[in-house]
Amino acid sequence: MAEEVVIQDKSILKSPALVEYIYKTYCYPREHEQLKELREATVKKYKLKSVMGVPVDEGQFLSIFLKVMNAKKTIEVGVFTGYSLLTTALALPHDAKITAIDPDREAYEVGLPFIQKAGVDQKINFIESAASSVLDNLINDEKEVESYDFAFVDANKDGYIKYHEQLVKLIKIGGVIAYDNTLWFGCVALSDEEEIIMKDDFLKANRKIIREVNTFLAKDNRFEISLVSIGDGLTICRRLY
Ligand SMILES: C[S@@+](CC[C@H](N)C(=O)[O-])C[C@H]1O[C@@H](n2cnc3c(N)ncnc32)[C@H](O)[C@@H]1O
Repeated sequence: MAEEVVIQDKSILKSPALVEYIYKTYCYPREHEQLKELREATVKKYKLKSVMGVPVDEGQFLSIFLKVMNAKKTIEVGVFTGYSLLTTALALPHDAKITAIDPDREAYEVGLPFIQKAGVDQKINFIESAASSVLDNLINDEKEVESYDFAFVDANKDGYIKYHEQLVKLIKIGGVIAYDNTLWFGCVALSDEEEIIMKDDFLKANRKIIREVNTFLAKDNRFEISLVSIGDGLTICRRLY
């Protein structure tokens, strides 16, 4: 019998010492004070579930990326307590607009005081809802179509393919849709035998879904694509036409 597969850490860097080295050398010393406070409040309230927030190295990557592309109008699908949302709000100019969608207002309100303290809450329009209907409403509003520079998708994995087809209509040509967790704790590369003995049903179910998402995205010629091996895997799709 094969050994049991235990997956504990979201980071695809398989040495915890390496992760710690990166965080301690580059990330924590440069983390914005309110991001640090938001991260700590999230761990305090959500314990293990706090792993849902994007890690600090990925946040810093997103921040540079948004600045380099001069993003001004963005969508965030899946907010939780707002680590990636605050990262985005800090990176964008003062007149930027972020539409942030999540059915869980309670989690958003855990992070909101830190967003307010950072002075960037005026950039955010939080919509308490599942994403699909909100995206449909935006698509039906002529001035929203093809008007967004960037979308960050970090929500229910079984919605990614649908969100992709909706977001294609909202993102400008040259704009970017980024999908989080596309390496799914490294599970995407497990053998079938290893998959059979995985204990965690959630990991197992989403492994299959994320593999389908990756196959789907990889074939989409409307986009130039790069899967960045940071955090739990970030697939960046730049719209070509
Ligand atoms: C991984 S967390 C997002 C983490 C966030 N990006 C951060 O950095 O803290 C996933 C979020 O997706 C939200 N979610 C689940 N189903 C959703 C849906 N149908 N539409 C939008 N958000 C959804 C959950 O409520 C949860 O807050």
